[in-house]
Amino acid sequence: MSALLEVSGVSVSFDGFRAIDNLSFSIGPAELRAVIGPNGAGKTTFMDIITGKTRPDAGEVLWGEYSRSLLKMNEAQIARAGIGRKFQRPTVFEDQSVADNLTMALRANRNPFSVLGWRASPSSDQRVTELAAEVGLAEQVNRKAGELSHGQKQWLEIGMLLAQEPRLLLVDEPAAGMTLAEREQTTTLLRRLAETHAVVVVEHDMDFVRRLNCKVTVLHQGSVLAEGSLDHVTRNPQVIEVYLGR
Ligand SMILES: Nc1ncnc2c1ncn2[C@@H]1O[C@H](COP(=O)(O)OP(=O)(O)OP(=O)(O)O)[C@@H](O)[C@H]1O
Repeated sequence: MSALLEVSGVSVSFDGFRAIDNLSFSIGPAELRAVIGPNGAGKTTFMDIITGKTRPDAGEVLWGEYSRSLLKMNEAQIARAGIGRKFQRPTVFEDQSVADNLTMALRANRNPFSVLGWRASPSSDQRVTELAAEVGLAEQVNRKAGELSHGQKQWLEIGMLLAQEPRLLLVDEPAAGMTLAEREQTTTLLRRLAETHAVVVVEHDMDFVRRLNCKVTVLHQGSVLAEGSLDHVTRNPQVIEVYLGR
């Protein structure tokens, strides 16, 4: 299967410091990938490059069947092309219901010129119900987001991301602050999403990564240090030295 996202030989320096160093990475259209690595390895900068927040000094980032260069697009164009990012801290509207949060996310997905005249329609209500069910919040649709548990807020935010119909989801440390039960449900959710989306999960929690049961990319000093199954990368002496043996 050909790649959905192909990053080749990308480098970026900040004031002479190479945060990303000749990094190559690719992911298929229905694939789950964990990205791990020590603090400062370049994980956030890597995602910033994909989403257009940071411009690399060298390399190429190609997207989709027609291998369009993401480097020629701005952040909004990249988001519209189908790349969604979820940051670690949930940013849901606490005073609004789950349904209202999802409705707002659907609305944000519309053509900016149609937003002003936008009204919730039966089809958008239907989509809100589907999205809530998809992220395990069917029973919570009428509750205020502020009343949800931390894990439920994270799922709501994933639902809001899905409202934008992304093909690639970048998810930053989803397990942080979650209970064990929430982590298990999050694993199930991410694995299910990866049946129809590309999903990149940046995560420090190795138990969580093990549960994801997917290919793992280890970053170190802005490059790929190792790639493969978790068992494969955790046996790598360099990975043990720079990351696991800390
Ligand atoms: N805008 C910037 N200006 C200068 N240096 C930066 C900038 N952004 C990142 N860096 C540096 O680049 C390196 C990679 O940072 P990055 O945040 O991508 O790592 P990370 O793997 O996400 O780390 P963590 O796990 O701690 O979040 C770090 O040394 C960081 O200090």
